[in-house]
Amino acid sequence: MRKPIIAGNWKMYKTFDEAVEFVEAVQDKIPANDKVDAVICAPALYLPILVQIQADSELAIGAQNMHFENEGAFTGEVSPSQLASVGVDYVVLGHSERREMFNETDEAVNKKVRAALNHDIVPIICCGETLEEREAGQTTAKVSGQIRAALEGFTGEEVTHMVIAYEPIWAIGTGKTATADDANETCGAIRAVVNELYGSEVAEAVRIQYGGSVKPENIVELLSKEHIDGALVGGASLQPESYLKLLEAGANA
Ligand SMILES: O=C[C@H](O)COP(=O)(O)O
Repeated sequence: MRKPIIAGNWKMYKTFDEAVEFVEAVQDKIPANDKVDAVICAPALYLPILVQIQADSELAIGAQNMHFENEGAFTGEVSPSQLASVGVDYVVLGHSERREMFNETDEAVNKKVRAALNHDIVPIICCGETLEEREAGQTTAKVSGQIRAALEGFTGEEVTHMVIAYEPIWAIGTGKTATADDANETCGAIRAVVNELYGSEVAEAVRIQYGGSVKPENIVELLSKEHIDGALVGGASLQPESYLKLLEAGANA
């Protein structure tokens, strides 16, 4: 039984005061972390203060991106060692918005995964297909290729410390969710890739989230599926009430 992981990805939303208010509102209500891993991936600017505020709670704080180098002349970037130095536990890597709008390549994602593990930051590695790719029957080929590229050069033991997030691009922020069976099928295809590369023990251990218009109303069914071990949630992670409902579903899955 894999422990569910529910990660909120706030994207570029919330002012500083709103971010602090959110964490103060949820921090005493997070289910025990032997039941569910609760993560909020916040804008980089707020990470140090959010890490400090939630220090005594079960909530973990994550970043939404990072560079793969530890330091250098990379104006505007945040490095893995900088994230580690403020106590960040997770980082979202290869989100489709970064791949599409900021030219993030499979090669860069692979380097970022290595950098995250070097700093004991858990990478949440995103993959997913466009609507055109889905309609052309290329979903499995697309996500398998992204995952093979992201995992290149890692050992099975290292892979067990990673989280994979399957997010069909056409379901992100659109209100359209993949059916639970379709999402499960693709998460199963990702697990099959891990099985082929590393064997059944690693494939059974690695956690695979679904993301794309996940809400309190649909998360229970998604989490009931064999290969879905959690959710990467945008819009529904912005309000404390709805985020806490998602965590409750995770704790009871
Ligand atoms: O990282 C989160 C995903 O992009 C999903 O966003 P959404 O829940 O707003 O569809």
